[in-house]
Amino acid sequence: MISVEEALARCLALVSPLPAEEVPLREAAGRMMAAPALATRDQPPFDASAMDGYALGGDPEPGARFTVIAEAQAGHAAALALGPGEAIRIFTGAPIPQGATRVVIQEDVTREGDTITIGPKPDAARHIRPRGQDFRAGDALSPRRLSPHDLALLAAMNIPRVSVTRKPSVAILATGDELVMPGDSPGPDQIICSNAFALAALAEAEGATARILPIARDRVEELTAAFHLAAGVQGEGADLILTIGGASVGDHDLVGPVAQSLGLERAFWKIAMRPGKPLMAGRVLGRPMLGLPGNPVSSIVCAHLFLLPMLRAMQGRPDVAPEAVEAVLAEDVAPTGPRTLYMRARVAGGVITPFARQDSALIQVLTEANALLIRPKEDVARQKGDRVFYLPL
Ligand SMILES: Nc1nc2c(c(=O)[nH]1)N[C@H]1C(S)=C(S)[C@@H](COP(=O)(O)OP(=O)(O)OC[C@H]3O[C@@H](n4cnc5c(N)ncnc54)[C@H](O)[C@@H]3O)O[C@H]1N2
Ligand code: MOO
Repeated sequence: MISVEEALARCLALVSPLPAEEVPLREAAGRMMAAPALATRDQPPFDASAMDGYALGGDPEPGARFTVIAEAQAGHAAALALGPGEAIRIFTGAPIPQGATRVVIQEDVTREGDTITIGPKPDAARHIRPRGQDFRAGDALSPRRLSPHDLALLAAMNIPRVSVTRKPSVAILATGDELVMPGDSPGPDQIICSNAFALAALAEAEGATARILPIARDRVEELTAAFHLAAGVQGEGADLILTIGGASVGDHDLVGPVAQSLGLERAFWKIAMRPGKPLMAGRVLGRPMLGLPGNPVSSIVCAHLFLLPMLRAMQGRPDVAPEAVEAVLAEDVAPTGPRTLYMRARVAGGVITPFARQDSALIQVLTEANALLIRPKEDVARQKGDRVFYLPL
């Protein structure tokens, strides 16, 4: 069995960044930029007032008087330039008039008719935002996964469309005679397909689109047809095929054999981790494939460790591997065996507590977890207070 690190490297070797496409800003949130974006203008495009008040020249003494000759408001510059002894009424965001060197806020003056008098203790600040203080024309926003804040910057740069990598599409194929969809009537020997919903949501939160295919029964013909449906005809298929279940060694675990019959180039099968041992990966029907184990927690933990990094890599994102964080153990833990353990746990204030029940079928425990405590393979027992690593969920 290969290590988690080796498996991740082989998963990543199966994928490459997808081509770029242009999208309007409203569709760009969460997308990975394919190229730098260059500002088309300075921001602000002129020296601008930061306050409501009066624009004037020099550093007026308390009691100095000025004649108000014009008004400047955001969107409307003053028509006149300032002369000595003159002021221009100005509002936040308005262009600073020619000849003005500062804005005195209106709280610091008294006004009578067209005359203002500077108060006893005027604010020393100039209240001018110089042209280009935020960015200059030609300044670049380097490629990144676009946050809401990035979108504000692109908009201010007057970039209405942005080049991003295409969203990876994932076909999710749950397999097994025991499964029915939520809302259907399960027979007495059946359970509800749950994993597919978590996997679709995880993929979409990572910037992919996900399609849940009809459940495939444990029959060669049905699984074969499902693989063809996932791969699509004439390039319309998914960028990645994700199967759930049927990955282990039972007589009805047909995902491997069927993929093999369709020409699977297998990257690996079985890894030294718990949960998730029967994970498989490879290329089938011209597409990367990840074959997740059926147990709900196994499939979801494998998605965090392998699916999400693959989706990030397909979007051209630079940091694809999940990042481990350090914490302190809240209680003693036993030695481990030949597989790396990913224990469902709760972390709070830098202290991590693994749950007592670690069966990979327990979805309720998973919903209470906010971390996977990483226990390296062949590790000794660890005590309360020891430093350990975890993956945030
Ligand atoms: N003799 C051995 N038996 C098993 C081994 C082994 O090494 N030797 N490995 C075990 C481990 S570890 C895991 S994990 C499971 C995974 O097996 P499969 O990938 O073949 O999964 P299934 O047998 O199809 O299902 C396992 C379990 O999960 C339920 N399931 C499946 N799909 C879904 C779904 N979409 N939603 C909810 N639950 C699902 C299924 O009903 C089973 O209960 O194999 C062990 N066996
Ligand atoms: O490897 Mo299995 O995923 O422990 O339940």
